[in-house]
Amino acid sequence: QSADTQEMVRVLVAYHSLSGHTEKMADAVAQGARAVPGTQVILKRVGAVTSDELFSVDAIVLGSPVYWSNMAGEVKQFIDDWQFKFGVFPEFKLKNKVGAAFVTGGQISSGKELTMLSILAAMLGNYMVAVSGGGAFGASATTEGNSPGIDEQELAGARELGGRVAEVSAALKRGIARHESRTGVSGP
Ligand SMILES: Cc1cc2nc3c(=O)[nH]c(=O)nc-3n(C[C@H](O)[C@H](O)[C@H](O)COP(=O)(O)O)c2cc1C
Repeated sequence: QSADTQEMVRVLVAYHSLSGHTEKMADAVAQGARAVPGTQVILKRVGAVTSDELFSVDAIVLGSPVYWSNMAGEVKQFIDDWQFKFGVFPEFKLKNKVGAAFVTGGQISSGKELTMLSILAAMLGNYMVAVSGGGAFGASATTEGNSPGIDEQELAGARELGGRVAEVSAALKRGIARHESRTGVSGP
């Protein structure tokens, strides 16, 4: 790896989407992250993420449609696969990666915040560093009823989340590198 590549911050934006709304938000999160200089983005459906990708990135931003006030089964499967397929435990292999969430839901008050918190809870359980942006718990959009589709304000929230994830990841990466060179101990 060149020095340049080592300096780059790598952000994985992984999502599930059946009718395209969450995918649109994922594109905007990726766009926001790419706008921060020195950031590389991997944008993928949850089922397509490889072990190399999961472990090489500095941040994981996870997006889901709200299904019955919680995340879609595909997203939960991906999180469970952190252990079943990728074996993160007992070493806590995702420790100190930045984590964030975004969601879309049909109705205004029908589980979006709960879903983001469920995703963040799984990240915290993996000793990841949870960040918000584009909203108190992450970026979200209402897609049905009198607010169909994704509007510009919702896309702006998604871009804001992507940007914040990239910036916090860069700061954390630099801080951890300094800590390791000072103490010889890996990670805090
Ligand atoms: C099985 C199922 C359950 C759903 N449950 C909720 C719900 O509890 N709350 C909500 O706001 N929307 C709910 N929705 C609506 C979706 O969250 C919404 O249409 C979402 O934007 C779809 O995302 P996608 O286009 O990325 O597939 C549900 C949809 C399905 C198919």
